[in-house]
Amino acid sequence: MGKKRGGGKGQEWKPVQANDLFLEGTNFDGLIGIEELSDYNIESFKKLKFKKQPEDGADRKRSLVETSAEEVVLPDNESAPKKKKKASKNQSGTKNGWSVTNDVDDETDLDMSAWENLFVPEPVLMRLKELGFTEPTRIQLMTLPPATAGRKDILGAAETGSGKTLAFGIPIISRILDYRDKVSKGIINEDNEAEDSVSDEEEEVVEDDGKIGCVKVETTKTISNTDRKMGKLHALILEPTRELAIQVRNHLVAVSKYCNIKIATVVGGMAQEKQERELKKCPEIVVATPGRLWELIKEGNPFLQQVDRLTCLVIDEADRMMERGHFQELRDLIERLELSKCARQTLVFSATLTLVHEPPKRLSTSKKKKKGPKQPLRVTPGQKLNQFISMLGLKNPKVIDLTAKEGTAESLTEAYIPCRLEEKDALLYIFLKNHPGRTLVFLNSISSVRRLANVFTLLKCSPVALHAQMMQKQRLKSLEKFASNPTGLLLATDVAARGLDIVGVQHVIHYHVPRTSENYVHRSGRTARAHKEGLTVLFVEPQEMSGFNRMCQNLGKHNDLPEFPVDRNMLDEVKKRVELAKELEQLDHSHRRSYSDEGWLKKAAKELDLHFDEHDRLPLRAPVDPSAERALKLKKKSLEALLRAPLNSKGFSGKYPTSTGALVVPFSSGSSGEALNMVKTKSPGVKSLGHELGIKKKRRPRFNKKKKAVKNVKEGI
Ligand SMILES: Nc1ncnc2c1ncn2[C@@H]1O[C@H](COP(=O)(O)OP(=O)(O)OP(=O)(O)O)[C@@H](O)[C@H]1O
Repeated sequence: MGKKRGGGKGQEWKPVQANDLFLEGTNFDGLIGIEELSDYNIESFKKLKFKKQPEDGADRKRSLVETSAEEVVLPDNESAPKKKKKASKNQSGTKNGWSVTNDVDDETDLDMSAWENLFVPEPVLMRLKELGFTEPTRIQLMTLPPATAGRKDILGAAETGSGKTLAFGIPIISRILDYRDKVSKGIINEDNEAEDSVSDEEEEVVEDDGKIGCVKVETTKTISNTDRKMGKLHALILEPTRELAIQVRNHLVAVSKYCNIKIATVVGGMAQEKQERELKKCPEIVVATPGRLWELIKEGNPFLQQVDRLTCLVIDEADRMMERGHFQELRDLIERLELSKCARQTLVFSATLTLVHEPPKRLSTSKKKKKGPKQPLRVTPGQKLNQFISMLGLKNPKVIDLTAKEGTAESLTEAYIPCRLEEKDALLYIFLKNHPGRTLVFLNSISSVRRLANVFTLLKCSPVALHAQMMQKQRLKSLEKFASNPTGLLLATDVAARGLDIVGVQHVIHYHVPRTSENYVHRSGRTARAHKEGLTVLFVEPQEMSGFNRMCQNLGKHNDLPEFPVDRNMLDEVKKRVELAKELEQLDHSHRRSYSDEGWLKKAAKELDLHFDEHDRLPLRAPVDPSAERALKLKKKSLEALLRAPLNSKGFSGKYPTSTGALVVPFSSGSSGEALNMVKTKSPGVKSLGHELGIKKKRRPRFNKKKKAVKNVKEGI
């Protein structure tokens, strides 16, 4: 075991004595010694400087929960590194605005020193420079050293849009390049068929004692015949939705441009044969959703049989993925991955990994529950993390929790609109017209998305829809359409809530109060990404008030959430349009139903081997009533006339003060940042709409739950 390649500049590996405990439960066949990276100098990271955090409120929102002693403490009061030149263009986007990252115009002078000592491979660094990523985000800063040099298992939690994808992506790329380097130097022998076991000094399995950053274990490396013949599957990244898997793949492709790494996606809803062809090319990384992946593994796909010897597993959006009742395939897969557990590095990420809250009332009060064995109703963040540790067989993982109790991103502005159920459509219309900008509206059911998409199409707002019952191609088309239109409107279920990185989403509207606090955090996280500002607004009707209050309490937002100032003077005028559009939608809906009934009858007739004549259909549908047809046409015409007329606040034309005191420029002339500013600068004398409607938000005493959560994590692990 000689002096050797360091883990970084000027760093050296030194032999270390390991006690039995250290190796307990592990399986290091061929272990010949252990070395530690003696000057894995975390201090040097402290010298890195970061964007100045806002003085007020920022500290309150941040928590830093760690279990290991060597963690970086980030200085709040240091200013950003002086860049010779700033990135000159939006850092990410697509040709269509979604899921690919764009280059900056001129990166030659960019100062990339903030990435030093983070073990980022040179070709990746070159690429980061081209993309204008001049400094790591906090989660990247804290994850890269232990995950790359230390090869540690990581449990990482950081706010939405904070760059978690690269926090797990760069260590994977680094690992692959390292492997290739060893193969090329003959440290790992791929070609020699006769030589199955090769002595190796690979930093394959890494542990630490809680003080030193990283320890290298020397093993006897075995390369299987399969790895040699078909190329090695290094990493598997699991995502909860197809769109997210595609996006993560594109992100990694963009950042590994100079690394020549093959990355494939395996997701449902798209041609399996095509994916099998991709797998035949032996991608080093596979990004997958659990269902299709498990299907292919079960079918015996030869390349995927390597999952038993996987070197890196990533579970993104882990809290969703591991939720009870979801993704049975993932549980089956994890059982199957048991074999690779010891040698594998596992990286687990989510913005809500440590978010805990009271369970829904129905669970705590149900009779069934009381009779059954006593279960702890509320888990602590520590217990939650422990569940991941035991389910995934993590080895002394590093916990990096940068999330605030509030859960949401720091640059997010939040507000709510108390309203009557029947007003929601009109209020949404007013919002869209007064505040043009890319807007994502979340609803709790597919049928609501369909209905609202029809109504807002009739209102000429050109919405696109996204939900799980759409064809996959259509889903991707919707996303691209939305992302390419700066005033685009996307109506979606929670299938779009997690992970999607669509550039320039200015507003996230919760048409329905989300069912869980986690969903609120993730939905809202589609805006205010990568330190950009964004606005999220909840529409709350009386029936939803208790859910809303509970959510606010869970997220510690009770005293913070302001009411969004709405111009109710417009409401009467807008209601006329919206009601007409709703009527037309209803008529259209029943029309479509009669057609689908026919479809059903046709199918039933076919099954019974009955002849179904085209003429048979006619009596099934209500005979076309010419006067009804005329009425329908008339309604359409009057809606069109209404939509052509300018819509101003009652009694005002041009600029006018609203009931809230805010100055609103009616319809389409408002600037896109205006909605956000209206919340920020809301005058203290604003009359509460909730009060007007007899809706009152419950106010609860504030108490510092954040501290409690931190304590729980520390005790729980
Ligand atoms: N170091 C960096 N500098 C600038 N931008 C970055 C950096 N790292 C990532 N980004 C950009 O930040 C955006 C958000 O990153 P990413 O999608 O990884 O966030 P996330 O933390 O996974 O969010 P979510 O929790 O919503 O899934 C992306 O557009 C990405 O290109």
